[in-house]
Amino acid sequence: CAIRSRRGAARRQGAVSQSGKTLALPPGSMGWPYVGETFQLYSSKNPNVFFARKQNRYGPIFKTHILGCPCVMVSSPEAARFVLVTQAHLFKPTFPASKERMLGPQAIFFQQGDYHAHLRRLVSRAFSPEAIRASVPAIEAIALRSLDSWDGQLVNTFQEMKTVSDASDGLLSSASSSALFSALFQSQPTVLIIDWRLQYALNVALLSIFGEEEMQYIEELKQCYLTLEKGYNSMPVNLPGTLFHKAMKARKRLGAIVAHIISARRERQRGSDLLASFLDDSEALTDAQIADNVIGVIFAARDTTASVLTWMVKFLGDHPSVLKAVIDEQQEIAMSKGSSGEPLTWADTRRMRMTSRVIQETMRVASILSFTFREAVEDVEYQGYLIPKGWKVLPLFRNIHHSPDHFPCPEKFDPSRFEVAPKPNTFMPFGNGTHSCPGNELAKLEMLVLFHHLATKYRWSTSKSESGVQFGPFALPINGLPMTFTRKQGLN
Ligand code: HEM
Repeated sequence: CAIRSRRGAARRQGAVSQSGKTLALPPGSMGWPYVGETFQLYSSKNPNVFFARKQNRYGPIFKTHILGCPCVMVSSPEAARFVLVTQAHLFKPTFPASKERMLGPQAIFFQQGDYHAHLRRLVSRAFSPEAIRASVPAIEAIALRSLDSWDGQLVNTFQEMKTVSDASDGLLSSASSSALFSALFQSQPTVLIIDWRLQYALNVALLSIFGEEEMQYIEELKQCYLTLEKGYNSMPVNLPGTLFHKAMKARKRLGAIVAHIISARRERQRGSDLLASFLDDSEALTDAQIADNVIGVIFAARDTTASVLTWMVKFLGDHPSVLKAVIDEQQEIAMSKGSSGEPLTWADTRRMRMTSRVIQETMRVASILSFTFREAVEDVEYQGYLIPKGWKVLPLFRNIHHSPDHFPCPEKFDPSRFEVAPKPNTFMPFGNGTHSCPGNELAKLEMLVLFHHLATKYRWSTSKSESGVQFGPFALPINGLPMTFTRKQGLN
């Protein structure tokens, strides 16, 4: 017992690993007892400012302590690869329990090992280029319908919801990863966005999950999903009247709708969408596992794609010469289709090289997911440092994307830098390794299809917005980007 307590004391100073080896903790400061460096994080308003300051002071691996969670943050491509790829088994995904309950505890994000590998195979095959290439016409139809409905209107409504959980709530709550999550994602007012990008991204996600035939349930499904989302960032208090309670009710109803769709689908021929992949007899997933993963994929697909679309519109508006190059590229493709306006094909989207580079550069500069979370499942040694078991580990994607060592003049928006492939592990907008994004090809495809029609048929103007970034939880231009689309004259 005495040995254990001596070892415990030494471990708190960061000197001895569980195996008894003497190792130092990474450099950095742990701040005040319990509150750690939470106030420094909050006073910087934008977590990226805090991360950059720390990196400048301590280098690419440093320790800190936020809301009861000791953390190691890493900002070099090598360290991110170590955590996410080569030693991924030593770092498990970590989410607050309330978020797991809301999305569904059997969803892919929260898993490791065999069950994760199984789900991943099913999701990846439904979103592989071979599987999604046939959906170009259906995605195009969604894009055209959306653009038609936005014509001439101010189509963006960012509604600010009350910040239900703020810094002090977090501080007073438990010393848990839930508090850490809140601190990093909820420090700004939570933003509920009901706008064109979200509608488009949601409709494409539903198409890729259910195909084109389940439309009779889709409206109710969307409503329940929106209620779920409103409660996602709320305080996890399950009492009647709270957002959390409403969200949990909506989650239950969503499960029932998905169960209904599953039983109808089991009766008849299956398609090539995600649901078909999950329902494959040989895969033996339960209805509850399928429902958790369907809801999880909607969650993963919607706000991410919508945020990137928002930044793309902003950066193109700010860089007229890049916008012109995109319009020229898309017009050339439109002209090659002849006057009959044949539908777009997968091959057309492969010719959109300039637009693809704009997407890449948008994802680099905006880095809408600035970091991800893991937790060390045992003591880990990295470059002579100890990462103790139970500590949170945050690979900082944005710091890597904004390093002048990998991207000269990193703050400059310059799509031409992607004419040459980036150095390995320096560009990770879709993550890296075991949990990297299986929807990345679909996300890029839907952005290309939308921009084809936007660039060739529409003009858009954005009303003045302040410069700056807000997190809700993904990085967005502050106050949103209210826009008006107008069809170019002479086009029908
Ligand atoms: C531009 C849009 C998108 C971005 C930037 C993005 C980014 C990411 C990132 C960074 C991760 C890894 C998170 C981590 O390692 O902790 C991830 C995971 C995931 N993404 Fe995406 N994503 C996008 C769109 C989509 C779409 C359209 C889908 C599905 C249709 C999707 C489905 C998923 C799923 C299921 C995971 C979890 C994978 C796992 O845990 O194994 N994402 N995404």
